[in-house]
Parts: sequence; C-alpha cells; structure tokens
Amino acid sequence: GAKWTYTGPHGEHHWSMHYPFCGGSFQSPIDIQTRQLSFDPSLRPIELQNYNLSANEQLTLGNNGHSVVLSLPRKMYISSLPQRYTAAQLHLHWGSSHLPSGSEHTINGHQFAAEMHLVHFNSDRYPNISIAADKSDGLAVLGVLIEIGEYNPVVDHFLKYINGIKYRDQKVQVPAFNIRGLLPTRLDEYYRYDGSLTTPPCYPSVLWTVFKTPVTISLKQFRTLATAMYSSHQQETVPVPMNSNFRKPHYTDNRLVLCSFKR
Ligand SMILES: NS(=O)(=O)c1c(F)c(F)c(S(=O)(=O)CCO)c(N[C@H]2CCc3ccccc32)c1F
Ligand SMILES: [Zn+2]
Repeated sequence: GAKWTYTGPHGEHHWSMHYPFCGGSFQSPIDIQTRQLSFDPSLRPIELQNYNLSANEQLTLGNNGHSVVLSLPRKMYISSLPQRYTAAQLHLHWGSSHLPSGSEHTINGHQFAAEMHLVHFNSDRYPNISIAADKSDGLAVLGVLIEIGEYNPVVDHFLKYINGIKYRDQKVQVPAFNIRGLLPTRLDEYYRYDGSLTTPPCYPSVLWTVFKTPVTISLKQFRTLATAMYSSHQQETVPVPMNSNFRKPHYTDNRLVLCSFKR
C-alpha cells in the first residue's frame, strides 16, 4: 500500500487520503477517562495459552519501518474470549529519547513512555491475520502500558538484539522466551472497548484490551528502544530515525469503555 509515516506530508493527518478507514469511526487509540468507565462484571480475567515458550524455539525479530515486531507462534492464543484469538505478532510504540512519552492509549490525558501491543486474530473464523484484519470480529489486541522505572529483564530477551535490525526490512532470529513475562501480573484488571488498528489501513476490527497496570523498563532500555532503529533502508542516503511512532488519541464518541474492575 501507499507509504505512511508519523510526521510530515505522509503523517497521520493525511493517512485517510490513501486509507479511508483512518478517517472513519471506531478509531484507536483513545484517551481512557476513568470517570466515564462502565464496570462490566462479565469481563473475565484474560486467559492465555502456550505463552510460556522455550528457549529451544526461535522467533523472528524484525524492523518493518514502523516498529520493532516480534513474530509469535500460532500455538499461542487467548482462551477467555467468545472465540479463539490466535497470536500473530507483538510490537511497540514509543516516544523519543529526550521525550519519554509515546504510548498510544492515554489515561485521563496522561501519556506513558511506551506501549506494547500483542496482536491476535480470530482463528475460529478466519484462516490467517491478513484475512481477519478487516473483519469486525477479526482482531484482538492486548495493550500493555510501559513506564520508566525498574530494569525489565524480560523485555531484554528481544531488546538486546535490536542492533541487528537497525534498518527497515532487517530481521534476526532470537531464542524464544516466556511471553507471559512481558505482561503485568494482574490480567484481571483491564479496560475494554471496540476500536481499530492504530496504523493504516486503520480497520475498525480490533477488540481492545488495555491492562490497568503498567509494566516498567529502565531509562537505558527506553533510550535503546528510542534510538536504535531507522524507518529507512540501510542503503538509503538519508537515514530516518524511528521514534515517536504513536498515533494521537481519537474521540470515543458514544463508544462505551468498559472496565473489568470496580476501583
Ligand atoms: N497498533 S496495532 O496493533 O493496530 C498495529 C500496528 F501498530 C502495526 F504497526 C502493525 S504492522 O503490521 O506492524 C504495520 C502496519 O499494519 C499492525 N499489524 C497487524 C494489523 C493487520 C495485520 C496484518 C498482518 C500482519 C500484522 C497485522 C498492527 F495491528
Ligand atoms: Zn500497535
């Protein structure tokens, strides 16, 4: 599809020119206003199957020009939703090294340092993520807010290889690890709403789950994430640093934002 960026003439205000859904409804991310949440007692704890991968397996870590992407094996899935949502990939959104605020979802207007997304597709109904991507019940994304604090040894399982994927379309194989360790302890406390992909083509096909509790990475880890990669290919004369790869929050309009917890 047409090239898109986060700034400049191909930035988010122009996405809808080539990707009409980006100008449509049910867009993500949103600002989660905690005073307007609706507690929904039917929202069960998120249950994950086969997230504890062994180091004998290998995953592909890549730079797709928009983010760092870790491929996930199809044996991983969410089992607590009405249909099985099978894992496809995880990626991150972040700020810049001098501006450590780059999450996509914000809470009461507060933007976190970064955000991790674990993308899953409805494998009960669709054969793969590309077919599922534009279906209203096609995708489920788990969002993890990230703030600067304690060093995160689990994030380093892929972050330590980031210098092998500095440029667009570079990929490396990395030993697998327990992906559950990337998530917060409490999988029973989360926000839930119907939204979209936060990048073109912005399909309104995502059941969003954003966990209430952020995880931490150290400032050193954040700076590595925010300074290691380029959106441009290695052979391009003008290198384009990859940072601030987050979309701004969109209006919730009359969408309900649910929460699985009372206080
Ligand atoms: N923030 S987000 O979770 O909405 C989200 C992204 F932010 C993002 F960058 C990507 S991408 O594939 O890396 C690049 C453009 O789709 C995807 N990719 C997903 C969506 C559709 C699709 C199809 C095949 C493989 C991956 C994806 C994504 F779901
Ligand atoms: Zn994302």
